[in-house]
Amino acid sequence: MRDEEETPPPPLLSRAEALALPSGRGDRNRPGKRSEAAGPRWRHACHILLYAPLPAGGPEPRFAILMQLRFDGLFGFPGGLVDLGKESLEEGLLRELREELGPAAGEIRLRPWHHRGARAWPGSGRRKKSGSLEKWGLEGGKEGKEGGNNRVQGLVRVPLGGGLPTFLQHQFIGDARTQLLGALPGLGDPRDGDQSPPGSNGKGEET
Ligand SMILES: O=c1[nH]cnc2c1ncn2[C@@H]1O[C@H](COP(=O)(O)OP(=O)(O)O)[C@@H](O)[C@H]1O
Repeated sequence: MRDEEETPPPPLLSRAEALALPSGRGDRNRPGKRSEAAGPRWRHACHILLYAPLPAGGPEPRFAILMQLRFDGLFGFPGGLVDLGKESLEEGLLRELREELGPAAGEIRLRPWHHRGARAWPGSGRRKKSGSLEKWGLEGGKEGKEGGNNRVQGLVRVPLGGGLPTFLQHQFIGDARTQLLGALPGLGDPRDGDQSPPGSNGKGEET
């Protein structure tokens, strides 16, 4: 059984609630002081769910979500750690996306209201497990020195039709599997012109 099924995930936090968590190298109000009384210090990691229509004629639903095979063999969404001392959540996520997706990231217009929720995971860290990719094609994989990101082994279009159950048997970083499943029910057709994220009402509120 997977970790996220054994332990219920912490509740979803809004962007404001996540930003109110003490972060960085000390309590925000006492810079530099590693006070136990200040409680845990949180680092923010931002990841994005990007989805697009697939060519006509495939199984329903005709969309694919972009995920990546990570250096540790787990699947996750594009993104990474954000340094709130230097950048906003959105700036940090865009920086990570430029590293991981290359020039395509320049087309992404990220706004605070795209935020879908945050979870505070105590003591979460990298887990080293292996996954397999035999049934899935990679595209746009970036290797090391060509300006790419050697932490990302390859970008993967996850078809949401018949192949999804197979894909879900792979191993996922953090709560990426839960995030993927949670997004599916609200997945709309991007060609409808609705630019708000799946399942939101466009105002940054959960629906
Ligand atoms: O797709 C995801 N969904 C949820 N959490 C994730 C996902 N990918 C990574 N994480 C978590 O975010 C944290 C930082 O992610 P990552 O290792 O990708 O950052 P980095 O690219 O800046 O090194 C890790 O603790 C990891 O568990």
